[in-house]
Amino acid sequence: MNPSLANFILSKTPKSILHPAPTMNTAIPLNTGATIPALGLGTWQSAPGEVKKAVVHAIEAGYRHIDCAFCYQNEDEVGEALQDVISRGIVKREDLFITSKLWCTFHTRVEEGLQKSLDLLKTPYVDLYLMHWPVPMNPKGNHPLFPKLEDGSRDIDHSTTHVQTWKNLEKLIQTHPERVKAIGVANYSVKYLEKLLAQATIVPAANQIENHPLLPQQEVVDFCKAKGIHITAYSPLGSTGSPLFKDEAVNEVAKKHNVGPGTVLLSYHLARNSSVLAKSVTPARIDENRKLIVLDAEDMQKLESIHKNGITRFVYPPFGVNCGFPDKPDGIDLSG
Ligand SMILES: NC(=O)C1=CN([C@@H]2O[C@H](COP(=O)(O)OP(=O)(O)OC[C@H]3O[C@@H](n4cnc5c(N)ncnc54)[C@H](OP(=O)(O)O)[C@@H]3O)[C@@H](O)[C@H]2O)C=CC1
Ligand SMILES: O=C[C@H](O)[C@@H](O)[C@@H](O)[C@H](O)C(=O)O
Repeated sequence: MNPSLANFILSKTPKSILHPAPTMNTAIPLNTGATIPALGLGTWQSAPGEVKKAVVHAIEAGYRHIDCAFCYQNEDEVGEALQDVISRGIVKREDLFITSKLWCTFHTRVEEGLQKSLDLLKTPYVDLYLMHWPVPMNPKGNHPLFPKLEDGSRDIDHSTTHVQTWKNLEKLIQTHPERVKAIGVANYSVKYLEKLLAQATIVPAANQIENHPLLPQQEVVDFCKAKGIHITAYSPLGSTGSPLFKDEAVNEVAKKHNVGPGTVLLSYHLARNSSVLAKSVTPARIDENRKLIVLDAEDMQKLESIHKNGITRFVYPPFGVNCGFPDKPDGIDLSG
C-alpha cells in the first residue's frame, strides 16, 4: 500500500482500535510468563457472612482475579465461594487468578502458611503468593496473628530477616511448583527491594503496594518497572469509606468522561500498566467497579497534581518498623 495512504488510514483510525481499551480482565504479563488480570476483587475487611456472597457475585459478574490473605481471617468463606462457582460450572479454576499472602507470624513456616491458605481456599494452588509485609513476627507469641509484647508493641521476630523469608519462598516454589505458580512481595519500598534483590535468585513477580493519586509512590513504581516486577495497587479508592471519591480533581476528570469517580481511580492504574484491587461487598459497587476507561495525558497530569499538596497513606499498621517509605521514617530498620 502507498505509505501516505497507510498513514492517512492510520490517522483516521480511532485510538481505541489501535490500542484496545483495557477491560477488567486485560491480561498483564508477569515475569514468570503468566499474566494477571487488570482488576481484582479485594477481600480485606470483607466480613464473614458477606464475603462469600461478594466473591460469588464478582465471579458471576466477570471478575477473574481475587485478592486474599491468611490474616484477613475470611479465606474459608472465600473458599466456599470458589467451590460454589466452580461446582456450578460458572468458571474453571484455571480461569481464575487467586492471590494469597504469607502472614508475618509465618515467615519461618512458609510451607505451613501456604498450606493453611490452600486448605481454607479449597484450592490446590494459588497463582501468586506474596510476603504480606517485610516484617517477621514472633511465631510463638501471645497471639497467632498479632502477637504483642507486655508494653503493647508488636512482637517482632529479630531472629530472622525478610531476606531469609524470601529465600524460604524461593525454596517453596522450587519444591512445590504445583501449589504456588508465582511468588512476590507486598509493601516493599525501594530500600527493602534493593536488599532483597541483592540476595535473591528469583525476582519477585509482583509488589503489591498502596497506590492512588494521593500516594503515587513513583520511585517504587519506576524501580519495579526497571526490575521487571509487576505493581498491583491496593486501596485505590482510599480504603475504608472510599475517601478519594470526594477529591475535586478526580471528580473533574470523571465529569469530563461522564463516568463515576471510581472509574477514574481504577483506570489510573491501567494507564500505569499496574493491576488494581478494589474491595466491595456491595453487589452494585462490585458491578460498577468493572468499568474502566482510557485516561489521556491531560487526565493523568491532573491526577498526578493531586499529591503535590501532600501525600496521604491510608494503610500503615503499627509494627513499629521503618519499612523504608520516605513518608514513614519512624521505627526500627529491618531492611538488613
Ligand atoms: N497487601 C496489603 O497489605 C494490602 C492489600 N489490600 C488489598 O487491596 C484491596 C483493596 O483495598 P482496600 O483497602 O480494601 O480499599 P479500597 O480502596 O478498595 O476501598 C474499599 C472501600 O470502598 C468502598 N467502595 C468500593 N467500591 C465502591 C464504589 N463503587 N462506590 C463507593 N464506595 C465503594 C467499599 O465499601 P463496601 O465494601 O461497603 O461496598 C470500602 O469501604 C483489599 O481489600 C485487599 O485485598 C489492601 C490493603 C493492604
Ligand atoms: O492487607 C491489609 C493490611 O496489610 C492488613 O493486613 C494489615 O493492616 C493488618 O490488619 C495489620 O494490622 O497488620
